Amino acid sequence: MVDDRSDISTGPTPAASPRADGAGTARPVLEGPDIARVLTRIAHEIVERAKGADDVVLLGIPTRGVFLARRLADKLAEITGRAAPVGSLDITMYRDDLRLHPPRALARTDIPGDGVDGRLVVLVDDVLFSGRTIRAALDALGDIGRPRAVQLAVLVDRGHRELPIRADYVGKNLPTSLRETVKVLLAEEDGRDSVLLGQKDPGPRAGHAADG
Ligand SMILES: O=P(O)(O)OC[C@H]1O[C@H](OP(=O)(O)OP(=O)(O)O)[C@H](O)[C@@H]1O
Ligand SMILES: O=c1cc[nH]c(=O)[nH]1
Repeated sequence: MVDDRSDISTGPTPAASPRADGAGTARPVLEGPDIARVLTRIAHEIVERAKGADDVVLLGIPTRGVFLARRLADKLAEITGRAAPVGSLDITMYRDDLRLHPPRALARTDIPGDGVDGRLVVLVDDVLFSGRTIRAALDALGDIGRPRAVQLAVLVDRGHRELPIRADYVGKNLPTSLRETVKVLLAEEDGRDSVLLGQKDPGPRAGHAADG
């Protein structure tokens, strides 16, 4: 099920102000309480669809998907009273644009002790855009084990898919133009929670496949 609700109230849009983190011209579309609320909703949706979430394993995609997966695991534990295994899945070596970009540092793959065989794996990421990161994640997962099913939870779906991939759980559908950027900030990595919609720097790069 694609959740196409984009009814998160973000309140009045504060005026853009210059920021050291480069988010100066961006405007927030979700703030901390909104993010907490949508994660709570997604956790309830996972429990409902998985009929209790007994065999759920959450795997976050670095960077920020890992923090979101941990937050979802905490919320699942609050709802079900059981700890959900949570880990991370690095997709760097599975990207289809490795030859087009300078090498990226590898991130951590950390699979919970009981593995993924026969489990319901919920991949977690912050932004869904072209879908190439998730394609790579499915390849990476295939080298680790054979889940009984794989689902996808994302905080923001900004559209512009280049592959037949969709999310099962969506925090916010955010229609965007290709001239825009979506930046997710999370307290664990960035010191605060926010989703910022900004304008792409005008530059020589064309297309968007290389952005993912
Ligand atoms: O659907 P796609 O076009 O693949 O884009 C989505 C991906 O892009 C961003 O990751 P990025 O590669 O920028 O790495 P980061 O998470 O470390 O910032 C984002 O976190 C998603 O993982
Ligand atoms: O705008 C974008 C595109 C891909 N990934 C992001 O995190 N933001």
